[in-house]
Amino acid sequence: MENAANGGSEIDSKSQRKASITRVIFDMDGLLLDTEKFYTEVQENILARYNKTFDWSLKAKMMGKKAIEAARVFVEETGIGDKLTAEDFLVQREDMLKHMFPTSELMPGASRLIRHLHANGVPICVATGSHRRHFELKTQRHGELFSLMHHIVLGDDPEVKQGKPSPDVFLAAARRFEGEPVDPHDILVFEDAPSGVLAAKNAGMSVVMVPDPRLDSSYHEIADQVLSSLLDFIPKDWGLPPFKD
Ligand SMILES: O=P(O)(O)OC[C@@H](O)CO
Ligand SMILES: [Mg+2]
Repeated sequence: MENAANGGSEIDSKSQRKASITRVIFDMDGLLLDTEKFYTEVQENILARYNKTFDWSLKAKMMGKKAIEAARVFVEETGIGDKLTAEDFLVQREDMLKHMFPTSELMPGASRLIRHLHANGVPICVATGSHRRHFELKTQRHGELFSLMHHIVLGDDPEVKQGKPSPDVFLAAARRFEGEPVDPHDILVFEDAPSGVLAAKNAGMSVVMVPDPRLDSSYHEIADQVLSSLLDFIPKDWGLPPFKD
C-alpha cells in the first residue's frame, strides 16, 4: 500500500510522532550495498544441486544474520541437513561469494545520505552481520565512503555475542559513539532485513526499513517507517538537517 500524500515514497505510513534523532546507524548488506543478490544467487545454485528451489520466505529468515546462523537456517529449513552441514554449506558458498563481493555496488541514495549526514555533523556508523573478511571484500571499491563512518561494528566483533535479531550489534554500535552514552530512543537505524528491524527494536531504537519489494509486507509491521528507497528518506521527518539539493 502506497501513501499518495508524499508521492508514494513511503510504503506504509505510521501516525505516531517520529523521534528526534541525534545519531544514525546503517545496516550494510542490502541497505548500503547491493550484496543480497549475491547471497540469493549462490543459495539458489546450491539448492538446485539438491533439486530444490530457493524462495523469499527462506530468504527472509536468513538475511541479516551472522553467516553460521543463516547457514543453520538454510540446511534446516530446506531439509538437506543430512546431506550438507551448515559448515560445509559455508565452504561451498564461499567459493562463489569471494569472486562476487569485490564487484559490490552501492544501493540508490546510499552515497547521498551518508555524505549529507556526515557533512552536517550527524554521527553515523555501520552495524552489520558480515564478518571482517567479507566486509573487506564488499567495501573494496567504497573505502572513501565507508571512511565517513565514525565506527563500524562487524558480526565477528567480540561484543556481538549473538547476531540479529539480538540487539547486540546495535547496542555495541551505540556505545562506540563519542561523548555521553546515547539514549537508544535518539538513534535511528536503517535496515533492509526482518531480523535487523527486530534487532533495532530490541535495542529500543527507531527503524526505517528499506525492504526488497519481494519481501512479504507482513515483515513491514514493526518498522517505524518503510521506504522503497533511501532516495525517499526525508531527514526533517526525524529532526535531522534537511537536504539542500
Ligand atoms: O547485517 P547485514 O549488513 O545486512 O549483513 C548480513 C549479511 O551477512 C547477509 O545477510
Ligand atoms: Mg541487511
